[in-house]
Amino acid sequence: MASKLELLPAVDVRDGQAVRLVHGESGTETSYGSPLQAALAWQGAGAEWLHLVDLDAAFGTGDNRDLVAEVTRAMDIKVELSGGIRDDASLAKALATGCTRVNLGTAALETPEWVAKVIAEHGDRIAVGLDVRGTTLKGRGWTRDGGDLYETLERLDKEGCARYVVTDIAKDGTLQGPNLELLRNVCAATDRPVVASGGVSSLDDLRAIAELVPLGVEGSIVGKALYAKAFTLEEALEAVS
Ligand SMILES: O=C(O)c1ccccc1NCC(=O)[C@H](O)[C@H](O)COP(=O)(O)O
Repeated sequence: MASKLELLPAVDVRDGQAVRLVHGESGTETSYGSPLQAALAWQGAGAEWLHLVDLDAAFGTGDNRDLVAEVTRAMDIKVELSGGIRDDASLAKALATGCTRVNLGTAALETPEWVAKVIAEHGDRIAVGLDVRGTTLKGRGWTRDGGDLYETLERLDKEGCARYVVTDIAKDGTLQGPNLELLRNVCAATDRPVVASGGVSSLDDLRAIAELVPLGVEGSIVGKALYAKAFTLEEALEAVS
C-alpha cells in the first residue's frame, strides 16, 4: 500500500478545449484553453500523474481521441485515460497512446462480460470508474442509471479489477469538498486501491483524503480547484507529501 496520496490533476476535453463541468453535466462548461498546454503546465508543476478525459466520447457527442492521444504522447508522466472506452477498438486506441491505464465506466455497467475479459487480458492497465449519485451508478456520461454501487463492486472484485476511481457526481466540479463517507464505505467494501474524484476545494480537503490512505485510498483527482486557483499544484503536492 502506498504511504502518500497520489495527485492526478485533471484535463477534461470537450470540443478540443480543456473544460470544467458542474456535476459532469453537458452545457455547464467553463473553457480553459488548450488541453496540451494545461497538461504540460501540470507536468511542469511536478505532477506524477495526469487524469485525461474525453468528454465528447463519454457523452456520445463525437470524440477527441486524436487530440487525447497527442497529449498523452507528449507527457513524460503517467496518464490515466477516461471517457468513452467501451469496446475493443476504443480500448486498443487508448492503450496504444502509451497511457499507464484506462478508466472504464459505462462498459462496466452495460457490457460486463467484455469488461471481465479485458480485466483478465490487461490487468493493472484497467481501472473502473464508479460514478455515483447516492449508491446508484451512472453511465453514458453520467446520464443513465447503471445499477447498485456495492453489487457492481462485488462483481468486479471477483473478476479481478485492479482499482476503482470513485466519483460522487453531486460533488463533481462544485468545489464543495469530497464525499469522505463514500470513500470510507467503498474502501470497507473492497481491498483494491481507490482513487477519489470530485469536489476537492482546498488543501484541507486533500489532507482529509490523505488520511484515508491507510484505508485504501491511493490517489485523488483534482480538477476545478486547480483551474479556479484555489491552490497551486505545487502547494497540493507539498500538502500530501
Ligand atoms: O471521467 C469521465 O468519464 C466523465 C464522464 C462524464 C462527465 C465527467 C467525467 N469526468 C470528470 C472528471 O473526471 C473530473 O475531472 C474529476 O471528477 C474532477 O472533479 P473536480 O475536482 O470536482 O473538478
